Amino acid sequence: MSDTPDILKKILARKVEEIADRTKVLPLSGMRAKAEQADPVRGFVRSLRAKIEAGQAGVIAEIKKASPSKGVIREDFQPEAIARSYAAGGAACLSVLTDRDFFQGSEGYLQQARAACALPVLRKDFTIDPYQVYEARAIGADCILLIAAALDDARMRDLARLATSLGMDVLVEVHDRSELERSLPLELPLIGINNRSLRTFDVSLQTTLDLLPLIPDGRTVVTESGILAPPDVALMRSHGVHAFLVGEAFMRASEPGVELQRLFA
Ligand SMILES: O=P(O)(O)OC[C@@H](O)[C@@H](O)c1c[nH]c2ccccc12
Repeated sequence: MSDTPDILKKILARKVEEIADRTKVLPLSGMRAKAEQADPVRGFVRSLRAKIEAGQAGVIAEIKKASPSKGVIREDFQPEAIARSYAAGGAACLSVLTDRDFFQGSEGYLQQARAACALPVLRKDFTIDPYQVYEARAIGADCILLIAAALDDARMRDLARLATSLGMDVLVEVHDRSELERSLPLELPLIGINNRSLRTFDVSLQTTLDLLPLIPDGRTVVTESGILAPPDVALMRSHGVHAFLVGEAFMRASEPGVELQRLFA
C-alpha cells in the first residue's frame, strides 16, 4: 500500500502500538472469552433494511466528539443522552467512534450508548487485527467497520469472516474504484462509500454518484460523510441511495435526534 495517505498511515501506526499494549493487559484468549460472553447481537443490516423497506431513510447516526479534520465538534458530549435522542428521532442504527487518540472516542462511549437504547451499534474504529474484532464484540458492537484503504485483500477477508462468525455485520468502506473492486468479492450486504478522502479530507458527494453504477443489485449502499443539508439527502435519494452515515450535522445540533428528523423529513 505505497499510496496509503499520511493521516491514515499515522493512525494505523498508532493502532499497531495500541493493540500491542492492550494484548499485554488482556491476551487474545481472554478477549475472545469476553466476546463469547457478550450481549447477543442486534441485527444491524436488518434494522437498516427494515427502515428502507418501510420507505424511510436508513440512518446510521454517529456519536463523535472530535475528528482530526475538524477538532472538537461537540463540547457537551453525553453518549447516553445522544443515543436516546437518536432513537427517538428515528435512527436505524448508531455508529460510535471508539478511537481515543485521533477522535477522542472510547469503548466506554459505545457501551453507554448501546445500553441507553435498543438500536444496533457500529464500532467506528480502524480495525486491522483480529484482537479488535473480538474486542468490538466484547464491548457489545453489532457491526464493525473495515476500511479497504487500510487493509490488504487477505486481511480484509479474514477480518470480515471473523466478524461474521461472531454474529456481527460488517460495513466495508471504500473511497475509489479500486477499493470497491477489491471489496465486492467479499459479498457483504453493506458497502459504505466514504465521500471524504482520508488523505486530503476533501469531501465530495460525487464520490458516491461515481461509484454507484459499479455496485451490483442486492447490496445496500451507505453514503458516508458530508451529508449536511436536505438537498444532500435529496440528491442521494434521487440516485436510489437510501442509507446514510451522518455525524457532524447531528453533533453540532443541540438536540441531535431533532436534527435527524429535520434533515430527513
Ligand atoms: O461527520 P460526517 O461528515 O457526517 O461523517 C460521518 C462518518 O462518515 C465519518 O465519521 C467517517 C466515515 N468513515 C470514517 C472512518 C474513520 C473515522 C470516521 C469516518
